[in-house]
This record gives sequence, C-alpha cells and structure tokens, in this order.
Amino acid sequence: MSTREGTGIVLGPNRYGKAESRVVRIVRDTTRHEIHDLNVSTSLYGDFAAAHTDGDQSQVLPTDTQKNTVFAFAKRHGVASPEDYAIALGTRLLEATPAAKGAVVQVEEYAWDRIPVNGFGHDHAFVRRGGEVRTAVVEVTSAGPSVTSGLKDLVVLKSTGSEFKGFLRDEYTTLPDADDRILATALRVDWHHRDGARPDWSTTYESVRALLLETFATTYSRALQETLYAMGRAVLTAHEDITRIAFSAPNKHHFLVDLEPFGLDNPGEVFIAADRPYGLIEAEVVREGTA
Ligand SMILES: O=c1[nH]c(=O)c2[nH]c(=O)[nH]c2[nH]1
Repeated sequence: MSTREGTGIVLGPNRYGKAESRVVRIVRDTTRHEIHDLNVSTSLYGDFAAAHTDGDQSQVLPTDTQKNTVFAFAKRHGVASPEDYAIALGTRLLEATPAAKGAVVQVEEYAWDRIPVNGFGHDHAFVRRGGEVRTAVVEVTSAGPSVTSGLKDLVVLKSTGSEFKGFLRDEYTTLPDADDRILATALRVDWHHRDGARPDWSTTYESVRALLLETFATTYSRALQETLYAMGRAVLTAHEDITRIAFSAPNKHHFLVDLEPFGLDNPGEVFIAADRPYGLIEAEVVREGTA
C-alpha cells in the first residue's frame, strides 16, 4: 500500500475498467444470420497505486483501450459462448497490462428468438426473449366500456433488410445513407376496439402480436416509419373490430464499429448498441370514419 507520509491515510483496494460495452455481433456467413447480444464489463486489478498517488498513467491500459479490445475480440475471437469470449478477452487484457494481477470480465447475454413466420424461424428477424408486457385500458361510461389493448417492451431486431437514405439534408446533417443497417426497436403498441366489440381478448392479443412480428420480419424497411405503417395496416386488415392502432417505437441505433485501426474488417458484423439518444417514431394507423 502506498502512503502519504505522515498522514496515516493509504490507498485501499482499487480496480478499474470499462463498464457495459453493448456489443452486438451478427454472424452473417450465410443468409441465415445469428445474433449475439452482449453487455460486457472489464476490470483490471493489480499494482495501480501510482495512478492514484502520483498521477502516473504509465501502467494504466486506458479503459478506452479495454473497450476497443472488447469490440475487436467480438470480431477476432467471436462470441459463440460468453465464457470462451470472456476467457479470451481477459487473457488478452492481462497480457497487455504488466501491472495487472488479474482481469475480470463480466458478460451478460440477452437472448433472442427467431421471429416465427409460417411456422419457421426467420433468417434475419429476431425478438428478444421475455420482457414484453401486455396492457389494457378500459374506460366505462353509461354507453358501455371502451377498450384499448396493447403491449410494450416487445423488442425486435432485423439484421438486414433495412435501409435509410434519400432523407432531407441541411448543413447540420452528417448521417450517411445506409443501404443495409440493423433495424431494432422496443415496440409500444395500443389498439382500440370498436365500441361494443367483445372478441376473445386473448386470442386477439396473440393474433395482433403475431401479425406485428411477421410484418416486421417480412417487410423490407425503408424507414421505421414505413415498417410501423405496414404493421398497422396488417392488423387493421385482419381485425375488422380494431378501429385504430398507435405505435411508439424508439429507434434503437446500432452503429458499425470501426475495426480498421486494429487491422480487422467489419462487413456488418460488430455493432455498438447505443442506448441514448434514440430516434422516437410515433404513428397511428386508423380506419377511416371510425372513432
Ligand atoms: O427509420 C428511421 N427513421 C428516421 O426518421 C430516422 N432518422 C434517422 O436519423 N435515422 C432514422 N431512421
């Protein structure tokens, strides 16, 4: 332990690293993509006293470098299992940092299922396992109940089949055209039933959910706006008793990581999943002439 002479105050246990790098690795060797969605935190411990007591960074591998290694190893090593990936990453960080006695790598993996279309899992459209919430809001007056059903936190992603280009540009626009991007959102959807309708609510819920997912999976997307409109049309077409449907959809941006400085190419394989800010796309699809 280092001590400041005469004060009796010393540096205690310490470690440092980069927390919560959100790595999305798409395996796209064939048209049937795989997705690995990780939250990775790294931490080094050892003799880093000088950084605290003397402001000496000579033994400090920057947390920024740790983050770069997280993404580079998602490409170089792959992330077939969190354990193998974490062992490879931890070993590398330890080797790269002479003062480190150990490297701790924590990995959380979020599970995705393929969206079912005609009984088969889609090649490149996925839904996050668990987490979604079914909702209902009912207003009762003397005229009877008015029912709005819905869901929130239905997280979906397609790893291809999405573009965004041809948009308005001004002097503050830096976004490049995207011909092939990840499209991901956490859907909040509310659909309103015609007054007096008494469908089997749960059957309708399952049907609407399936239509939303199928349409998301099978519709080529030129913008999240177009995808929402397509999903709304599919639901209103199939369900006469639904008069309108409202969407609130955060555009969960996935940015391609530049791995060139590390001698690695990245043809749509390694992404950083940003949590904020996010685009928020909201739209209703309504049946003409109904409340
Ligand atoms: O689907 C999209 N819609 C937008 O309005 C938009 N704006 C943006 O920057 N990216 C996107 N993506």
